[in-house]
Amino acid sequence: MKIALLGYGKMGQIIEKFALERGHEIVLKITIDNQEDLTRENLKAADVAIDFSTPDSVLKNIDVCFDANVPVVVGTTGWYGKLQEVKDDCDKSNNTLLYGSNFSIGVNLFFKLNQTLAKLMNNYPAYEVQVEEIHHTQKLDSPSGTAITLAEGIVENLERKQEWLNEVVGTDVELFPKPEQLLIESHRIENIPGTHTVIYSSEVDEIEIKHTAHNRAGFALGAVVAAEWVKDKKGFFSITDIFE
Ligand SMILES: NC(=O)C1=CN([C@@H]2O[C@H](COP(=O)(O)OP(=O)(O)OC[C@H]3O[C@@H](n4cnc5c(N)ncnc54)[C@H](OP(=O)(O)O)[C@@H]3O)[C@@H](O)[C@H]2O)C=CC1
Ligand SMILES: O=C(O)C1=N[C@H](C(=O)O)C[C@H](O)C1
Repeated sequence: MKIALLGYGKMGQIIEKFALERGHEIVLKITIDNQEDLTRENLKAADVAIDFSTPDSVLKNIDVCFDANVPVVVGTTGWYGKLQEVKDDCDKSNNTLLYGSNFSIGVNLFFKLNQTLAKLMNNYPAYEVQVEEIHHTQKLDSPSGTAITLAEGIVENLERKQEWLNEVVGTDVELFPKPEQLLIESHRIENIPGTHTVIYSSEVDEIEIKHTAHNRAGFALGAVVAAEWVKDKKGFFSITDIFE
């Protein structure tokens, strides 16, 4: 498979390593310095594009992929508010996009566990729920895409929560969520690849489910497997479609 890497930072470089190990070829690498090379013509050399770039560049990158009719796997986070618009564009233009807020197997199991636990908790109103995420200090977006997926999983399954809101710990803004609002707390600490915790707390006890990434390998391998899976398909997909 011929792959275009849109974004060649911490993730792009590990994705390259896994892609080469699995017998694929990298035909294009785009960073901030050569972004003008991301053209419809250059993309045509690729069977699939994998975007791990930035919240500011991802939408433009997706547009060029759609223009070239090249399937694109998107791991970049920080553009959640535009997801529905992009899905509509993808369907209208008969293109292919697979989005995952997190490509690791462990987190995708964790997503399922989170939904099941949220459903169970409908019978136990004494428990208040909160999501916490910890990431390295270079991370550009808050809350993390994974934390948003967890929060959406709770809002969809736990009747007493209607929406989520985000507090970045260490800034001056302190939030006081209403009972129907789910708090996502974001922490930024040097060198943390990604830790997510869902906490149910009552006056008498606490239940925590937690996923800790030890490194970025799980995300990167998952992205390559997703590219292999989606390459010959049409439409808008999510990482959960692969696990189902
Ligand atoms: N879904 C998942 O499983 C995971 C998602 N992520 C997400 O992936 C994204 C990238 O993460 P990470 O690799 O750690 O970030 P990095 O900052 O290490 O890398 C970002 C890359 O994007 C490049 N870039 C900047 N502007 C553009 C542009 N206009 N076009 C193309 N590339 C551009 C940067 O170029 P330059 O090097 O020149 O600055 C850099 O190579 C983030 O949104 C992060 O949240 C991360 C891990 C897992
Ligand atoms: O920026 C990161 O590093 C990560 N981003 C993703 C997210 O926003 O959830 C996935 C992972 O947690 C690492």
